[in-house]
Amino acid sequence: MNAIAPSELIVNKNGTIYHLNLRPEDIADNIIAVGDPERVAKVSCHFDSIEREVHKREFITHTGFYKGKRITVISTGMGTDNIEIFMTELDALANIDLETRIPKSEHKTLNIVRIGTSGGLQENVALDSELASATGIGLDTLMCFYAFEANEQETNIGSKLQQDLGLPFRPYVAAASSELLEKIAFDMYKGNTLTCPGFYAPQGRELRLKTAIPNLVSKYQGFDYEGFKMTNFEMETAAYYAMGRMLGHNMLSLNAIVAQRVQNLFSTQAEKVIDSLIVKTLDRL
Ligand SMILES: O=P(O)(O)O[C@H]1O[C@H](CO)[C@@H](O)[C@H]1O
Ligand SMILES: O=c1cc[nH]c(=O)[nH]1
Repeated sequence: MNAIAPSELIVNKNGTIYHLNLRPEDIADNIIAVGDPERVAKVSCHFDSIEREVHKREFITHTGFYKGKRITVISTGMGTDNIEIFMTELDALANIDLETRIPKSEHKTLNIVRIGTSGGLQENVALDSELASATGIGLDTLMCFYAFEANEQETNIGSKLQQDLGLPFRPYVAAASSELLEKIAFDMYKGNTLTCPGFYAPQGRELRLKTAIPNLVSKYQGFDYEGFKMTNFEMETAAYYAMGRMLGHNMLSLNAIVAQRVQNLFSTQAEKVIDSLIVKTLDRL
């Protein structure tokens, strides 16, 4: 196998990977991903010890031990474009020899759990509740650029959503790791999470600008493909699930429901719900 060119696999002078600024030994096999850089310390404050702290752009990493388990927490910032970089570079740290620039013969599977905030779309997705994404539906175009393979049900869901919204591309659909769902989210509500390419118009919010698709939130709420409905929306889950499937990692996205789009409410205690998800994940991972 040929070595991957320096323009494709970019290794910094100190041996770290380009954006994450990490060496292979800096990451654990169990990873918690958070959007907000300030949320990293809210996870690592529970660690018994921290062995490594690294910072570049929005990617802040703390690796340490929690009750004898080695865990890494990394912030990603917002949006699926960041998740593409995050997943690709994390996988490179685990599965490519950065010195020879050749993929390793043995594949390492990482467990990656996102803990983030989200908006509830249905009456039964209560404000300040915890929701585990069984499925992610991507309204962004990231998978138009990958040879992503979907099964028949996933393709049909994407096609129906494309039709309902009148989009020029087919949304993609991918599932969580059933192993992580059972291990970490066994007592949480399971939902289908819509990943939007923005917080305002793609989530039907109008401040001064009007949205191009009328009644967008109602369209999301009323979407039904043979009983498959959408429960909540945010900005990263589908990209995690699709990248995880292609790269061979176990993925789970956990959501604190901080906005409710049936009652039009926004949470005043988001941090409490996030902290509950953090402690459950640390104990169960
Ligand atoms: O709380 P985080 O993890 O950032 O997740 C959600 O919050 C951000 C928008 O406010 C988006 O990133 C969305 O996915
Ligand atoms: O409504 C919401 C709340 C959190 N994050 C989102 O992306 N949307």
